[in-house]
Amino acid sequence: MSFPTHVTLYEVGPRDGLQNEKQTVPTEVKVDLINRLSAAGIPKIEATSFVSPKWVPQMADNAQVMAAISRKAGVTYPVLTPNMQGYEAAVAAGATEVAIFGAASESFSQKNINCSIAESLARFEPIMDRAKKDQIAVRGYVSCVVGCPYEGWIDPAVVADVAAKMGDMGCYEISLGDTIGVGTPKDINLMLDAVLTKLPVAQLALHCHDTYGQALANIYAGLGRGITVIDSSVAGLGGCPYAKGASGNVATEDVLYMLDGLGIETGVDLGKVIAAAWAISDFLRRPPASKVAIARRPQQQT
Ligand SMILES: CC(C)(COP(=O)([O-])OP(=O)([O-])OC[C@H]1O[C@@H](n2cnc3c(N)ncnc32)[C@H](O)[C@@H]1OP(=O)([O-])[O-])[C@@H](O)C(=O)NCCC(=O)NCCSC(=O)C[C@@](C)(O)CC(=O)[O-]
Repeated sequence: MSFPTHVTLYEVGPRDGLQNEKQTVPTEVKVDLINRLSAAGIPKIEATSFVSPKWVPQMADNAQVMAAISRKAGVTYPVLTPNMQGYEAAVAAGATEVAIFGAASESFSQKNINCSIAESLARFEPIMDRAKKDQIAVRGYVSCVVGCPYEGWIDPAVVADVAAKMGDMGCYEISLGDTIGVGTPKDINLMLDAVLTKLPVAQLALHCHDTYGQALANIYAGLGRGITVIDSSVAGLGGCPYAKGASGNVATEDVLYMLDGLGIETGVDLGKVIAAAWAISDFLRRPPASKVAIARRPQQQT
């Protein structure tokens, strides 16, 4: 199997990770986390989401987070935008990249964004038009690319269809989300077989939750198919509020350890990511959900 020489880590901890926390995480704690991650060399950090605060209260301080982060040159801070209202608020808050998020499952789409897959794609169209005029880059997420918490296994052909529609709309990248982490490398390969008939591998990212401990194996499979963008969450934070029982994304430090070991360059400092993982975990009063952070707890927090 041949692997890419460089991988871009797309950090989702401050958004995907923290959106599901029961306790309120103060804005300054989120900002400190984001600044630590940028200092570690992570080039893309999903900072927050501009969604309804009634649906996801933890992200209600989105504009304050965007205003307070220290923007590091070369780092992008994308945010989630489900509709025009979110898009306009995100751009007003200084976002230069946004992400629209759809699903390959009708039930998940309804639970997550209160509309069907077709309605969601129609809702994204005006965002794409405006973003083009504003020169704002748009990423697209497809959730439930292997399994759905409400519908079970998902047909790879449906995943490919939704991904292709988002690609045709103008999303520069499509992140394929195993939202509930049920996939094994075989499932990921079958799903990629379908998606790669419609989109080039350079336009794809993998977004693996680690509910069944399969995320690293799935990412390894994706790397073998030529995927060069991997989503991950520092300390393995998170879970989706509309996917009960789903655990966090694969931990950034676990992915990074594997990539370092494979000789794949990322430009990210593992020690600094581990320190960031412990800082947020200490705040949350629980250990990181990451093997690497546990194995390498720094002696002193910085
Ligand atoms: C999409 C909506 C808004 C539809 O929700 P809705 O209730 O159908 O929206 P609506 O247009 O009827 O508006 C209802 C109210 O919400 C407000 N509203 C409407 N839009 C916004 C906005 N953007 N920002 C702030 N407020 C908003 C709007 O102003 C109004 O306020 P009211 O008049 O009642 O006071 C809602 O369902 C929602 O916010 N959903 C977001 C759910 C979410 O964030 N889920 C987690 C992220 S997805 C994920 O984690 C998966 C991913 C991406 O990581 C990949 C993977 O793992 O699979």
